[in-house]
Amino acid sequence: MGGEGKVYTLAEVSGHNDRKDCWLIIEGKIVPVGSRRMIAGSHKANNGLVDLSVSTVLDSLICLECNAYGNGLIAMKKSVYDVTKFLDDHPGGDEVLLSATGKDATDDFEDVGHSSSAKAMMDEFYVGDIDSSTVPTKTKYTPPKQPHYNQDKTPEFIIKLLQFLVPLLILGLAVGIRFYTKSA
Ligand code: HEM
Repeated sequence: MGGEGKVYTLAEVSGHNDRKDCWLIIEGKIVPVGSRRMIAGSHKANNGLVDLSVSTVLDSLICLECNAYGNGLIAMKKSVYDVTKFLDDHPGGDEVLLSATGKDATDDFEDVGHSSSAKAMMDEFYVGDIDSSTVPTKTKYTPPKQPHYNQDKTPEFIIKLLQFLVPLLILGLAVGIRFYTKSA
């Protein structure tokens, strides 16, 4: 645990996406990231491999007392796992693993609620780390802004108004003519 491997880009990992060669990107490897003072000064540590968000820092601080690295802080990093040999033995099946290639599979992995023994197995398949800057960050969907228009001024509204007014005008005209011709 905590060992450093080669750093891959997303494109490099994405090439390993079939039954004969299947790599996954999952966040979960616990790494020592230095001292409390180091984290306070900069939220980036471990050669930029770990982008420590504030919550990770807090988690790390909470874990400080119980971590295996003495006085150091720990954090999670996204790593690359070669699960080719595990495809046939994976209790969740090979299809799920194959469909989780070429992207950050952390959510897929976490959603299943893998046991701690499953997490412990991961070290066996560890081949390196991912250059986080090559992995797109999750973006929140914001619906496109609807143009705010005044309904009264749209052409549809004017047409509807005319459709209502024109028959009225004709009727008024007819009644007028009738009235005029009668009295004449
Ligand atoms: C190195 C990566 C992985 C390892 C070592 C691993 C290991 C395991 C193990 C040991 C189990 C048995 C249940 C448990 O102990 O939690 C399991 C179940 C399962 N895994 Fe994985 N897994 C990995 C990645 C993934 C990924 C990326 C997905 C989803 C895309 C996934 C989906 C599942 C599913 C659906 C089950 C079945 C859960 C059930 O039926 O209760 N696994 N995995």
